[in-house]
Amino acid sequence: MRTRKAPRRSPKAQPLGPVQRYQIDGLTHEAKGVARLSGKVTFIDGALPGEVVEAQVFKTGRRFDEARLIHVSEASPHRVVPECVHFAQCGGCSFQHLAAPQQLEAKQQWLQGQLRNVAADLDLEMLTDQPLYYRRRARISVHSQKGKLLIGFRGKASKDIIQIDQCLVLTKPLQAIYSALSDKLAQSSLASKIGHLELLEDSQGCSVLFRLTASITDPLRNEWQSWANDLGVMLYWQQSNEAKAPVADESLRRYELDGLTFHYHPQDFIQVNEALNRKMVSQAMEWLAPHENDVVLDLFCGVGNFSLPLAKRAKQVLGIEVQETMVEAGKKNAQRNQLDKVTFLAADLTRPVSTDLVKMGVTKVLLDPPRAGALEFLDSIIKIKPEQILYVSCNASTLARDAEYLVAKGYQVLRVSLMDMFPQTSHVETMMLLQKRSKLKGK
Ligand SMILES: C[S@@+](CC[C@H](N)C(=O)[O-])C[C@H]1O[C@@H](n2cnc3c(N)ncnc32)[C@H](O)[C@@H]1O
Ligand code: SF4
Repeated sequence: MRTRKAPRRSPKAQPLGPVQRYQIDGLTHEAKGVARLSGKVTFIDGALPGEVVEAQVFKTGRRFDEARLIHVSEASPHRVVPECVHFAQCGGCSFQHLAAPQQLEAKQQWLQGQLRNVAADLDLEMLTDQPLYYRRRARISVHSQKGKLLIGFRGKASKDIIQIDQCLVLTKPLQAIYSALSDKLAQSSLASKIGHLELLEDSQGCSVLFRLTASITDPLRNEWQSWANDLGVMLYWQQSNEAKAPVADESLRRYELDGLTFHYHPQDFIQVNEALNRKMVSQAMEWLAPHENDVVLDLFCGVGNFSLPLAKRAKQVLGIEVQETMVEAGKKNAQRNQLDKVTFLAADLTRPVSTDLVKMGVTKVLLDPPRAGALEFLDSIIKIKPEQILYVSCNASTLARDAEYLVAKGYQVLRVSLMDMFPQTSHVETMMLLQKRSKLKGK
């Protein structure tokens, strides 16, 4: 029996050969330069197309090698100095060494490649906003050992925590909180009692959620509460045995969109880029164009980010989401916004749902699944024969797979948009509009 060696993952892996010269002729979607030496592909993190670099192989495999960049001998005209001083070590961003237009071009080419079987003839539309200061939510790792505190993000291709002093993709208010928080934690025994913390900014201002790994005394909690009061920050505490921090209704978070207010628990999913989310929801309403005769399904609906705007326009909307607490939040959000045409259902969309969706007379479906996509639910969608499907995706590979399935079952891709929800990173968000083919032919 043939056995496969486990890949060597450590970034600190020893070099496996001499420093060599490479001509870079491609770029992966994870921002690795692609070179070919004696016919074998080598990936070099940090190298850009058109460059000549010196690099040293640290991982070798049957199909490709990976090399560490040592020196850029001939730089690309699109190479820029990264704005963030932590870029070389931090795993949060991959593209800060490439000028913004070329970052977008690289993402565009990659997305086009992924969607070549379903949308080869279509021009990609683009939805963009500012390249920095966009993250309204972040999880920060904290590690304290023998009096030494590390606070920051995981490293590039490693699980090590990299000490971060300032993160430029966070919104400016969150950067200020992060800085004050780092100073305070460095002086506090709380650091040894938390595994991580979460920063959040929305219409209510900034908040910090501490995920405790041990119990803390009342005086320590009070000390942090007064720190938070001074800064106008809301604090949440999650014990290690709690799935979610207990939060009273009046302490729920809120964000505004399309003239609506969305309440949510600080650990519920929300889109991290507020400006892009506004543009994305607005584009979804424009593309799907729900009107007074439409019955719309919003699958993987969260707390109603799309369901509520849909309910302002359509005859009826049903939002489906696996997390019951978010379904409850969706229902309350509908009431608070006086929207009576929307209902919510808790269901796992990896299986058919118990409600008879065919009987509802659904005309349009919006779906926004997690990275795994929605393959298991596609037959249920096809059965209800919606005229249009609007697919919002955070993973172009599963989107391509699912779109190919829908196309084989009688849908045609009409429009695709790359939404740059996470500038500087390798992540790509996509919106795709599909139309039932018989409708296109006017049958
Ligand atoms: C990418 S988020 C989108 C949420 C929402 N559309 C929004 O814009 O805020 C995906 C959502 O799918 C939900 N989800 C994950 N797996 C699911 C499943 N198997 N069935 C139903 N919902 C699921 C998650 O809880 C999450 O709220
Ligand atoms: S995630 Fe923040 S700290 Fe890390 S490289 Fe990006 S901007 Fe810098």
